[in-house]
This record gives sequence, structure tokens and C-alpha cells, in this order.
Amino acid sequence: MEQKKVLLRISNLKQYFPLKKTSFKDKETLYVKANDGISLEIYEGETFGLVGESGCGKSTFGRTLLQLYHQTDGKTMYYGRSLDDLAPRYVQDILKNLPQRKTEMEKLREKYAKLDAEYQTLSEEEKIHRHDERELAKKEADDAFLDIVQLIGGLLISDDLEAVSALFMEGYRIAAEIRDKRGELSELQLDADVFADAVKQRDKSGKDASSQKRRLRELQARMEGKKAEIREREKALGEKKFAIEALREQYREDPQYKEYDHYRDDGIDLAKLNYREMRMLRKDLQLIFQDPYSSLNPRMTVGQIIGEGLLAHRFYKKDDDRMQNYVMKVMEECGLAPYMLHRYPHQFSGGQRQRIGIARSLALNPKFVVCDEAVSALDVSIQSQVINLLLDLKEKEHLTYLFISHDLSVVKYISDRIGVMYLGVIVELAPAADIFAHPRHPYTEALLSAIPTTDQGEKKETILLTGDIPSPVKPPKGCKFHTRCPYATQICKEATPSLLEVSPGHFVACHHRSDTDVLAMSRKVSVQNQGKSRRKEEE
Ligand SMILES: Nc1ncnc2c1ncn2[C@@H]1O[C@H](COP(=O)(O)OP(=O)(O)OP(=O)(O)O)[C@@H](O)[C@H]1O
Repeated sequence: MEQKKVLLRISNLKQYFPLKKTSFKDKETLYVKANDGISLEIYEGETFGLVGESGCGKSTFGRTLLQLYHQTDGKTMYYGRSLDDLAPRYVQDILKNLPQRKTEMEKLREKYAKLDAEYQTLSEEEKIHRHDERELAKKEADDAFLDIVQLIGGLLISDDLEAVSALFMEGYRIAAEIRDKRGELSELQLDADVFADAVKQRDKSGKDASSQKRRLRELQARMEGKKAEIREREKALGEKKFAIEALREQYREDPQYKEYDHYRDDGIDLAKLNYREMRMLRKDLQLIFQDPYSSLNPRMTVGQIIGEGLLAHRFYKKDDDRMQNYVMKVMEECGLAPYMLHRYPHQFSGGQRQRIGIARSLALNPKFVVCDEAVSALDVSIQSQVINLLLDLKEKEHLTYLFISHDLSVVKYISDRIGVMYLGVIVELAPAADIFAHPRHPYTEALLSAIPTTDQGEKKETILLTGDIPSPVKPPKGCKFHTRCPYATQICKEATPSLLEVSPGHFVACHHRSDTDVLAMSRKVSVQNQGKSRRKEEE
């Protein structure tokens, strides 16, 4: 996995939904903490399975990644395109205020250093109480630092940040021009395609095509002009990059420069994009819905449903005949016969409707697809057909999936890696085989033990979790699972465990994760001593 390219890097993602105040006496706004600090990476070409009980925040996570919700906090870095490609506005805002940003960052760092110094003098018990406060201050300081160094790297140590700012801003302006001109070029290309097609049709039927040919020539000439402008801007951008590299050269040997430069990052922070910028990326990032019945507009034909996105994202113009051929090709790839083009959703079975949903998403050539319970509403036999279709398409189109499901056997079959979610946080993350063979978190153990088996020889205990899943409005302090965990100790009630790597690629967020003997011991004690047994032999 280390060799793989990261497509999405999510750090401390939070998605809080505000609750309506029920009375004017309510002073503070309460929030449903659907995602409460999720950090993980999704690699290009993998299927990342996400499992957890209903209501733990899986769908919210998938939708927040796609920015269908405006995320409350955290970074969602996307590496499918470069910053120069998109030239987003937030980059400009940081680059033009570098000196002020640096001052703010230093203040936050000082605040954290003060808190940390105080923290080190505390007793172990007091440390548990102040742990989260210290973590928050660290996060704020780190975020402010990362915002800058991800863009300018080691140049943060420069004495003349105004000059650095000016140089980067010139580069940014040229990148934004190139982006706009590329947009204009693809619009011209769309028009030219329509006229080229009209010329072909007219020539074929022996009609006069001279006016179409003239229009086509005009468009081609404008396109050549546009391409020349883009080439010229690209050259200018190259020169600016060269000037930036020359500036870097001065500091190359400085140890602090090297340390900071390590953080340079060409990813796009999705959470900071505005509506227009996100729309430009929307075709890269697609969603396949759970419910094939309600996710399709009953008043549109399959052709219109699949074509809608193609028109919105300017793949084709409305009157371009080639769109119909493309839609039929995509339908065929998704196992739908081309003659179904003019049918309405109610004329299809559940499995076929899900195929329409898949075709609608994949027609846009996405890079990343969130499959939210994509097969849960289907019969088992149809489920396997749709899963196989998704796997085939993934290979063919080099897709990356986030596969959300409550069905562990489906996730096991389709996923390369699996993340286990509990009450808005990831409690365990590992390669699929590893998580099934060696679950480390008590919650994962319980989930896996609940999978029904037909193997007569396998003696399996079902771990029954007592109590309900706590409210995401007031989640328990410390480890969120401690209220249902048979192994919980005092530290679990106070301090939030970090997601740590316990073996290569296997991460777990549990204070007792590494000491399996202690876990085994406490399990025995809890079974023997507690009046009601938490485990039950499967009949
Ligand atoms: N738009 C919203 N506004 C307010 N609360 C929401 C919203 N969407 C989800 N929630 C709440 O966030 C929590 C997580 O919901 P989510 O749908 O993400 O869970 P899930 O794990 O996908 O569940 P399921 O498997 O049942 O779909 C729930 O408590 C839910 O009520």
C-alpha cells in the first residue's frame, strides 16, 4: 500500500448538524455530531469499505467527502487534479496575506506551547482532564501552520514574505488565466464538434454544407488562437515556477527550510472550495445512491437521466447527436440494453434501476465514487451481479470506491481496506483480510462475531453489546465506545484514544489495543464476575 498514490487525505473531518432550539430558554445550540474527527487516506484504485451500526455516520461521511454537506471542520485533500488546474480562490486568499497569516500562526503556536508546558507539570490524573483542551490548541496551531506550508513549504522562513507572496500571486494569476482559457477552448470544441457532425451528415445526404463548413473553419481558427494563448501563458507560468525554484535554492541547506518543505502539498482542499470550483470537480467525485427507487426522476427517460449530467458538465451540447450514442455505450457497459433508452424508471426492476444509477454516475468519467449502501436494497442474487459490475467497471475505468455498507460479508468481498466506524469516529482501519482475521478493537470484535455463519465446524461466540448506541448529540467523553465496552477503564472515560498503527497498515483507536493479554484477562473477568453475561454461545 505504501507505493500507492493517495487520492484523498482526510484529516480531522467533522460534520455537525445543528438542532433546532425547542424553546426560547435554550441558550446553546445543540449539534448532532455525525462525524467527529475522522482522519484517513484513500488510495487511488482501491475500494475502501466503511462499516458500522446504523446511524454511526457512514452516509454523512461519504456525502461530506463529496462536499454535499459543507464540512464543519477538518481538511479533505483531493489529489485527482493539481492546484494549478483549478487555481481555487482560497489559495489566493492565503498567498496574498502571507505575513499576516504567519503572525496569526505564531500566536496560536505560542498559546499551545504555554498550555503544553503547563500540561507537563500536571499529575497523571489532571493530565487526563486537560488532554482534550491541549489537543484542540495543538490542532488550531497545526492547521494555521499547514495552511501556509502546504502552499509555500520551506519559504515560510524567508525574511521577506511580502516578496514571496508577490511571486506566488503572479504564478497564481497566470494559472487562473490558463484555467479560464481551457474552459473557453472546450466550449469552442463543443461547437466545432456539432458543426463537424452537421457537415458530415449533409455531405452524406448530398446537401449543401458550405455554410456549416465556413462556421467550422471559423471555430477552428478561434481554437488555434486560444491554444496559442494557452501555450504562451503556460510558458509564463513555467518562468514563474523557475523563479520560485531559484528563490528556494537560497535556503535549500537550511534545516528548518527542509523540515517545513516536507509539508508542501499540491492537493486541493475540497472544504475550502466555493460553489463554482466544487462544480468543476463534481464530475470527478460521484455518488451512487442506496435507493434505486427514489433516486431516479420518474418523469425522465433513462436517456435523459444519464444525459442530464453530461449536459450540465458540458460533455455535449443539447443538440449534439453524439450524446445519444455515448449514453447507449455507457448503458451497455452497465448491462442495460440500448433499446431501453426511452423507457421510464418504473419500467425497470430494482437491479436494473441500480444499473441506471451506476450508469448515470459513471458516464461522467469520475475518479472517485461513493457507493452508499449501493446494493442493500437488492435481492442477494442481484446484489452479486451489481457488485461484479462495480468491480468490472472499477478495473476498466480505474476508479476508486468508498463502499459504505452495514453488510460485513459484502464489504469483505469487495474491499481492499476497511474502516470501522462508531458514533462518528473511525475506531479501526486495516486491510480487509487483516480486520477479519485479527480484529483489535472490541467494537470490531463484536461486529464480526455477529456475522451469521453456515460453517457447522466453526465454534463461534456472539459478543452481545449491552446498551444502546449513545446519542450523537451528547456523545460520551473520552473513548466513545466506553459505555458499551466490557474492557473500559478510567482512562477510557476521560481521554479520547488516537488512531494508532499497531501493525503495518493496521490502525486502532483503543487505549488497551496493544496489550492483548490484558484484554483477554479483562474479558474473562467481565464474563465471570458480572451478573449478566455479555456473551452468548451461538446455538
Ligand atoms: N441532514 C441531517 N440533519 C441532521 N441530522 C442528520 C442529517 N443527516 C444525518 N443526520 C444524523 O447524523 C447521524 C448519522 O447519520 P448517517 O445517515 O450518516 O448514519 P449511517 O451510519 O449512514 O446510518 P444508516 O446506515 O442507517 O444509513 C444520525 O444521528 C442522523 O440522525
